[in-house]
Amino acid sequence: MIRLTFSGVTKCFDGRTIIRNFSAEALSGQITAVTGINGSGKSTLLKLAAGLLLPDTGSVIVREDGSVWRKNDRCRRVGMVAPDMHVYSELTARENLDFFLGFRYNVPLSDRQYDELMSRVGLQPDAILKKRVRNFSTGMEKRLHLAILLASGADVWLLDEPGAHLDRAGRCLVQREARRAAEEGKLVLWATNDAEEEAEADASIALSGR
Ligand SMILES: Nc1ncnc2c1ncn2[C@@H]1O[C@H](COP(=O)(O)OP(=O)(O)OP(=O)(O)O)[C@@H](O)[C@H]1O
Repeated sequence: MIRLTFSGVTKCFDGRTIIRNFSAEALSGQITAVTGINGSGKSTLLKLAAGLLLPDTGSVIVREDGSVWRKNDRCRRVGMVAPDMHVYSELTARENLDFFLGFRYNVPLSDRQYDELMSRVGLQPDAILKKRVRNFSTGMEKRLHLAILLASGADVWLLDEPGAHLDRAGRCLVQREARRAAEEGKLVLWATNDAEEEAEADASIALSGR
């Protein structure tokens, strides 16, 4: 069991308090929605969970069967899809995958793994083989972000509005993959403003936005 715990977390930017004395928990095997109005700090909370931001006070801790994850566990085992995630536009999808996954595994995907992965996220492997990402639509790029997360094998998924810019089929795909990840025992934290996505979650964390 993986348990992500925010205890008394406060986060300020430029003297402005975005998150104040906030405590909450998310568990593996579940999709936990992070909700709140625009600017309430949903993306900030996910970055705190990833260790990309540090709280000003309080703590953000991941425990697995009682043991606390160290920094390198967080780097290795946390994956994120976020609007400010960038892939390299001069590279193809496969070159991006090899680049990002190289940090984790140092082994490129086989042709079969690549084809399966692209099909799984709804990208035609042959059609995009030589295409640089700068020629992808925004939705195609979002699907590539999801592919990188899937291939990373991360045990904690931080999804920051992953359905944005995706068509209906794409949003269903994200929901399906998030559910599958939760069923496989991963911890899924999902920031959303969408009522349908919220309803798909097993639990929710609400930010008050002050
Ligand atoms: N690195 C930063 N430096 C300064 N201010 C920041 C930074 N990151 C976030 N903020 C501010 O913190 C507040 C919360 O932003 P955040 O993106 O976490 O909210 P959100 O709930 O995800 O918003 P939305 O629903 O619009 O995506 C905003 O006012 C934003 O401008």
